[in-house]
Amino acid sequence: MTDTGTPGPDDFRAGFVTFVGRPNVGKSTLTNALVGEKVAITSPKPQTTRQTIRGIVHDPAGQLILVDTPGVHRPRTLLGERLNSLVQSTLGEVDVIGFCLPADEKLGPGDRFINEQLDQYPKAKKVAIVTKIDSASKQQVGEQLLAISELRDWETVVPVSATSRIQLDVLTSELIRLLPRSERLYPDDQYTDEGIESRVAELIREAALEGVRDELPHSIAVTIDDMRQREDKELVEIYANLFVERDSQKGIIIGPKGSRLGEVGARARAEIEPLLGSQVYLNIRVKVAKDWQRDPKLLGRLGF
Ligand SMILES: Nc1nc2c(ncn2[C@@H]2O[C@H](COP(=O)(O)OP(=O)(O)OP(=O)(O)O)[C@@H](O)[C@H]2O)c(=O)[nH]1
Repeated sequence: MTDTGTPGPDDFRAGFVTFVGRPNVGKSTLTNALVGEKVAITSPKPQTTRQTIRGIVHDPAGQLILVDTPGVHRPRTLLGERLNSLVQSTLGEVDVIGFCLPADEKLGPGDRFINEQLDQYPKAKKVAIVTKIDSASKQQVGEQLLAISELRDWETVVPVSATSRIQLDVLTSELIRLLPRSERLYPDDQYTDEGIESRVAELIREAALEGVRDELPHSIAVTIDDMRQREDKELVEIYANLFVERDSQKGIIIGPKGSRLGEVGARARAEIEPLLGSQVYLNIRVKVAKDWQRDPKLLGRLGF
């Protein structure tokens, strides 16, 4: 069978892209929309470093590896410093930086600050992505495009909506066009590179933060003690630790008579079961590790 529609090996492109932008501009939603629902983990492997690959987009023209850049935090704690240096090293290595700016908010000082930071990464090609165009008028989008084009000389500016799936294919092909010629960097059936345990830990952490994000932004961490397949039935048993910094935070997580922790477990299970393709028994133990963010040894154990 000859397949003429697919580019030959010489045309194929592959590389790393990261999305930056203020909190809440839609980076995560865009990542998920581009990668699709198929977060299939095909080859669980032990995690040695903190993985930052969020997803892989497979296209006949190339392979787009989306790398996560954790939010830029004021480095008041050791964790903050490490996250910041992670941001620096991620941005220094990617092929393309996609700067996300929402269509429904005017450019602000936060956007200008991030834009100036991008000068430090001359190697990366810079693309502006106008997000959430479904929630702005045509005129607003037009004005935003104009304001953004004055920030710098972008490789391209692409308006999208992740939730209404507008222009996602255009964004994918524009990003691939800017990647270096390369062979596939990952097998076609792989959509994420995170170790399965770290992915599960992250889902538990997200479930625990839901609704209380403002009260406990970076004060919680999750580790997996054990994860095993029961031999007598289709069930994976997961034993997790959830670390908080103070007793008061423990109370928030657990809730009256354990009610909130029960909800956290149920929410996390609903995400983990499709990921593992199996029913899950989830045991979460909430522990107080005072000032874990400042303790280098503990940070290491928690995987930072
Ligand atoms: N209308 C609309 N809302 C969107 C779109 N993309 C994201 N949102 C919403 O914007 C909010 C923030 O989206 P996230 O994807 O969490 O934003 P983020 O930039 O990853 O945020 P941080 O993790 O805080 O950096 C959520 O409530 C999303 O549902 C979009 O295309 N259209």
